[in-house]
Amino acid sequence: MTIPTVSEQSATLQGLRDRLMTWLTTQALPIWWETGADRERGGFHERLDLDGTPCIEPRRARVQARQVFAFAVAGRLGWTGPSAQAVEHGLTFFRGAYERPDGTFRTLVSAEGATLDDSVVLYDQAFALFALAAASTVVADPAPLVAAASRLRQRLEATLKNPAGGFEEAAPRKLPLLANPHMHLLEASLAWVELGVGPDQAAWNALADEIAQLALTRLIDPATGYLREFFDGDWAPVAGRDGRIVEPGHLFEWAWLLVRWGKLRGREDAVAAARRMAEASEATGVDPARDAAVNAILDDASPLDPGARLWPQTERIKAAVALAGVATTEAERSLWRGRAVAGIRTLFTYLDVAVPGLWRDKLKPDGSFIEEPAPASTFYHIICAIEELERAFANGSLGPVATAQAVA
Ligand SMILES: O=P(O)(O)OC[C@H]1O[C@@H](O)[C@@H](O)[C@@H](O)[C@@H]1O
Repeated sequence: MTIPTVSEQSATLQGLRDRLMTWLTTQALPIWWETGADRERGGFHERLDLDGTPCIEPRRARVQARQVFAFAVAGRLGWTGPSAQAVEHGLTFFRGAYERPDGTFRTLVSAEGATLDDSVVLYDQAFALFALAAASTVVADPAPLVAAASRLRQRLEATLKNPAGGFEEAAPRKLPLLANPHMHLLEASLAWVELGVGPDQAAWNALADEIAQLALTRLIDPATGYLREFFDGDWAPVAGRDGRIVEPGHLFEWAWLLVRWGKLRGREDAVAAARRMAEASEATGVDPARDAAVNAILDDASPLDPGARLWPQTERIKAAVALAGVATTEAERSLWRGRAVAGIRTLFTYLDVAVPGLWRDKLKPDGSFIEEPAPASTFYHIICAIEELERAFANGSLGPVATAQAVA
């Protein structure tokens, strides 16, 4: 096998980026707006059947929030369709159907917007904060969104704060504590920090710092570099198999976030932890036969769930792009660039469906896909990976190392 030169590898990546952008702007965004948005009832459909027909079914808060984010990004990426209208459309349904009197967001409503599950799930609050940040860059008057996010964060801090760091799942306490919602809370806090608007900047910065510290000191296993999923009330991994579960997609997703946070704070230790985590995921969480990041392994790298959902593939791309950007040698950058290429090629296999713009979500161990409707929840992952690629091309962080340093 010949090793590609830097310019060949960059050209390959650029070609894949262009294909992704074309797919996004001419196929995905049009169908997820024209058919994926529910003009009759408001909001967005949970899933589109692979023939393009919407599924009328209960709707999760996280999906509405994610679609608001996706259409806000669409505008930033230069989609000429009605991105601002789509954001308003989603936000109206999201706030109208899910926002509770105390400023938190309920978890599930019917297609018509009637409450089906009024409970407050930490994961959904993270996505509410995230959607409010994204929408505030689009709407004419962001002040009410800034205020809603501030109120929600304060409510979480007042009711769910864990003295050992991070948040409880519920009050009264419900164990185990989960790493996953904290990952999305870090993502949401970073979104507010990067926006730099509103009177709460100190609070958003503090929240991002607290969660990054929690990850570095408690969630990551110092022996392996893996990040675990399930914890007791003091952030020790739960006993038994659940305490040993590792999700390769989450390793990549945390790595991407820790690079962002580490760059912001000048914390080389966070970047090093991210690199180690993503390396571990590449080495033990990617099935070489399918070149796909699998759903779950155990902390001795043995397989647990060898299926491969779509989203771990986008997280692999995001981690690779982020780590290429902080590489200090050409060899290291080239390694991560190559992994980004591999991740995008695998992603395209999920996008290869009869109705362009839709996707398959679950790759089976035998290399075939489960035939099922395309979940809207996945769009946020894909568009986020595309935006990360776009940013990296724009700031030169995927180019030759020397050039990138000269630019910095
Ligand atoms: O399972 P859906 O709703 O498609 O979400 C996809 C996935 O998103 C990721 O960011 C993680 O939070 C996963 O735990 C989650 O499963």
